[in-house]
Amino acid sequence: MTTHRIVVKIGSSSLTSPEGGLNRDKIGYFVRELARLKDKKHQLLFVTSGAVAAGFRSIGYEKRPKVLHEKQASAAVGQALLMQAYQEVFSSLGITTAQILLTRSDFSERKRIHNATMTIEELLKHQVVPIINENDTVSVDELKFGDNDTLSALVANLVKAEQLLIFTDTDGLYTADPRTNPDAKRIERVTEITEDLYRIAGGSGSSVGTGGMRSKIEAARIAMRGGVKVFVGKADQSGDVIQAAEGNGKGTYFDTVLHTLPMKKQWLAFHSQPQGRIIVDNGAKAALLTMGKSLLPAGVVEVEGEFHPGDVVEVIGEGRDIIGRGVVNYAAWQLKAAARLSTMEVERRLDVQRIEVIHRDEWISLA
Ligand SMILES: Nc1ncnc2c1ncn2[C@@H]1O[C@H](COP(=O)(O)OP(=O)(O)O)[C@@H](O)[C@H]1O
Ligand SMILES: N[C@@H](CCC(=O)OP(=O)(O)O)C(=O)O
Repeated sequence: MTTHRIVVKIGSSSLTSPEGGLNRDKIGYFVRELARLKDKKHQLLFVTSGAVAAGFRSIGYEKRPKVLHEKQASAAVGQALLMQAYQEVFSSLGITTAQILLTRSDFSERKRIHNATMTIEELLKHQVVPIINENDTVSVDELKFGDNDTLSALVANLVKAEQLLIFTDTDGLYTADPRTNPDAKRIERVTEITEDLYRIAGGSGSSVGTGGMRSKIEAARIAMRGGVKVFVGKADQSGDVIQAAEGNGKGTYFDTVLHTLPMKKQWLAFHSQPQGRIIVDNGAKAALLTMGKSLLPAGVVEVEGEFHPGDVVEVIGEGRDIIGRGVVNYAAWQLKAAARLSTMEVERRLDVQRIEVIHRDEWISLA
């Protein structure tokens, strides 16, 4: 077996008790499983939830709090407990661990995320297992990952992992929430994330988890776009984690034929804030999606929002379907005047720096 870089994410529901507090047996089980994965010479990054669930009882809350500062206080207590528990078991197996806490805004700042990446690379070089969680204390409500599924997908893209394994309390994605629909059937393999998948995936079924299957589908979408294969499922028997990495896990596999994305394109796809929308015709859509071409004014049908050259805009089809994002070379008012015009006409009538509305190098397909 060749060496792979693998990101493993474990949810609160798999690590803690429903009434709060860490479940030491489960922690011990997962750490031993991860150590076996590492024994196979895989490079391992571990994204763990469970800080809030681990800490809330110690503070005196009876159930998992809902108010932000109560959750943050619980996480501050629980994160230390979580690390202590992991370190105890990992070090008994001769493995050194490191704590990395990230927020969503870290990903959108080039320098910060570069530093985080360099740190992670250095740790991996020294066989240290990075244990990653959201930095709950400083996360602002509207910017929070909330669940760690999205965080794990962004980390997988960042380190250009081969696989992302998301372990939860259910053995995969079902046609409906299996907790409430006993007839639901497991979906074994997914090759495309569709609206239908989001529809069948419900919220969290446990008292400690937050994202449910919906956030795992979203994580799969992000990871797949970055060329990372995903597994979502369960591990509770010896060898289950290796089985999952080798394609025989108890869960759902999400395949992708796409390639890893350079950091600039990751930023465009997942962290940029579009300032407007450009609606394009079918010819332009095909040029962008299948021919790898730049967007020219002739294919622009409509322009929405106020944007300036250098801003990021979303490009959508005439059926309002999202096609992708890119850095625009026109101001909104210029593009309104240039829409549907031939390149020659635009050059004659308008004073634009570059003829391409969006250059192919500044573009990411998201269809
Ligand atoms: N279609 C579905 N298939 C499988 N599980 C689903 C589905 N819809 C909702 N769920 C729920 O998602 C839960 C797992 O998510 P969550 O509680 O957030 O776990 P974690 O803490 O591991 O992230 C399951 O317990 C299940 O009840
Ligand atoms: N950062 C938070 C994650 C919250 C959470 O519940 O996430 P998850 O179990 O992945 O749905 C924590 O450690 O408690």
